[in-house]
Amino acid sequence: MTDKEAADSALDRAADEALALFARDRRTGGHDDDPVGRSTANLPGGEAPTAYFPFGEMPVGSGVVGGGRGVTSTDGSRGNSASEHAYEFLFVDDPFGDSFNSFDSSGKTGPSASASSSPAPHPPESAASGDCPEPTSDGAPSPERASSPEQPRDTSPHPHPSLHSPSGTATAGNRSPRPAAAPWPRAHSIAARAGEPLPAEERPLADALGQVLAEPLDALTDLPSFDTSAMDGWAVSGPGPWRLPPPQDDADVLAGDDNSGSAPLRDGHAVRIATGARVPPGATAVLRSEHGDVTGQAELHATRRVTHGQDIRPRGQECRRGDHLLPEGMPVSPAVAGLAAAAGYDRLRVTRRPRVEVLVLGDELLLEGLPQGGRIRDALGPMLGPWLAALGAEVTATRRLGDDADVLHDAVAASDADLVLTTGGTASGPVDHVHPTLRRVGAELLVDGVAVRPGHPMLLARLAPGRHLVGLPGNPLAAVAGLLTLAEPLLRALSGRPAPTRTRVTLAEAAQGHPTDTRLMPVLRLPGDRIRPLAFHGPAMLRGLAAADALAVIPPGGAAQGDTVGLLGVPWASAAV
Ligand SMILES: Nc1nc2c(c(=O)[nH]1)N[C@H]1C(S)=C(S)[C@@H](COP(=O)(O)OP(=O)(O)OC[C@H]3O[C@@H](n4cnc5c(N)ncnc54)[C@H](O)[C@@H]3O)O[C@H]1N2
Ligand code: MOO
Repeated sequence: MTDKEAADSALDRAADEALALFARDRRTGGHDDDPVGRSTANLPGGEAPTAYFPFGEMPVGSGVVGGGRGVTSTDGSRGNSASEHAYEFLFVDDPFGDSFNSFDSSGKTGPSASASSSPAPHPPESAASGDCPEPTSDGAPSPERASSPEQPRDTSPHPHPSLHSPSGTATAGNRSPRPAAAPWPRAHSIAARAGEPLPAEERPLADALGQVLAEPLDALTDLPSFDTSAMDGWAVSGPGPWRLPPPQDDADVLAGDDNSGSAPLRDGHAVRIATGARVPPGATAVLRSEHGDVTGQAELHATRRVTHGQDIRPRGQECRRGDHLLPEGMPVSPAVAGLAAAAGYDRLRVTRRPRVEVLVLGDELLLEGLPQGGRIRDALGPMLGPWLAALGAEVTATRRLGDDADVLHDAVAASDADLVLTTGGTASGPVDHVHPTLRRVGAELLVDGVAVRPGHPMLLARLAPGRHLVGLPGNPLAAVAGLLTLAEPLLRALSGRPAPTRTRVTLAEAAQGHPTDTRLMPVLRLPGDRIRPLAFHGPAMLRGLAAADALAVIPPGGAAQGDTVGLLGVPWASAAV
């Protein structure tokens, strides 16, 4: 075997290993430390995950720089410097595991571990934020609660007693005892498993970005498709010196020239050639322009040794026609689109984007100007469309419906979206119409309330086979919590996107938790896989979120400085959205 063949074969092996790893991760859900066991133990029915893998969520450099943003952390200190923040990854989470709430860096499990190791100071803005009602009669976790975080009691003042069956799902018409709010990891997991990848479609290459390959990408051609000059210089034949054609022959070989039918370059002859040009038949090497001297007699002399095949990229070096380049399930990144184009594709077969219709509820909402007369600006309409698009959805409409039960019913009944997303109206106020509407349309509630702050009243319902509704609470940060808890994993499942790599980070300072519920808290990323909670994280606030580059999943009871917690990524931390 020649050196080149040995190198090629090593590359082939590396590629095969990468693809094998990819395939294995698809099978195991990417949890190579625990492929199916623990990660499925908390899932309904205990089914193994099938279509999730982490490859598409490799760390992504962040475009966000923390310095100079005027960010205040919960301890009142300013945001980290640009240099501290220079190297960042997209933080992602595990839609199947219960790991967010059950493990900390000390190896202890459950809220007792973090709560006992260091009481987290309560940030003043949280106390003053109008946070969701905390449990009153049993506000502090009981000893049993503290040691069994996976089965929290229902401490929620849940306003909709009628909708659940004991199994945790129900048709909206049932009248059964009040359901427990789902623990956050379970709600997240249910949403991740509620949908199947949508049917495949063919898309022009440029439109397929962000979608997922519905079939393997096989090379339609050899790459390169001809022996190619890797440098500007001369194509030479045999040992030098070489004779050059007279200038008037205009014999230069340029990229794009079709010289396949030209006479072979004879031994002892050379011709000028450009990078990317097809090497003429008979050429044995390319001599770089800086490594040759031309004498007055049109004779070319090499100034250093020329080896056979030098600076020629042989046909098929990267792949042969029919080679398996990428597996099904790979997200179409800009690099995938580039490879597909190089390999001859005009269109790609990808999983269809989920169609999402956003229904913004609330008579109090203004679309422009200053809040006035008891009315406020709609903060969710402008936020959700781009966020959903960044999650791979096609937002068909964002409609402002006010607070009218019939209008909402008609909109939900008429929608053909894969996912209807409502904002507001999930609680029990006089004009909160989401639950009654779900009853009217005969929806099946999969999640009705989640033990998470903010975002407690969020819900997930199946409207019809393959069609869902996610009800986001009206408080803006609560809506974001619902988006990340229920809509994001569902959209991921519908679009066939891989589950993100489980990532845990270390708290640079303590994070105040809820006694019994998970808390989602805007944070700043710091070097060394550390995070710092941000101030202004009350349910009605967006100030902390707007400065954040992830949300931390703080377990019930809070987390101490040095504890590890899970993170939920936000799209703007990894791309210019
Ligand atoms: N008696 C109870 N009251 C409330 C409970 C409860 O359990 N019992 N839960 C509270 C929690 S927690 C939340 S969160 C909210 C959820 O309320 P809804 O989903 O019904 O939302 P609304 O009442 O329509 O609005 C709540 C709040 O958010 C403002 N809002 C609504 N939409 C927008 C928007 N697009 N942009 C900006 N702000 C918006 C709205 O004006 C309200 O201030 O319920 C608690 N109540
Ligand atoms: O106010 Mo509530 O905490 O669910 O967002």
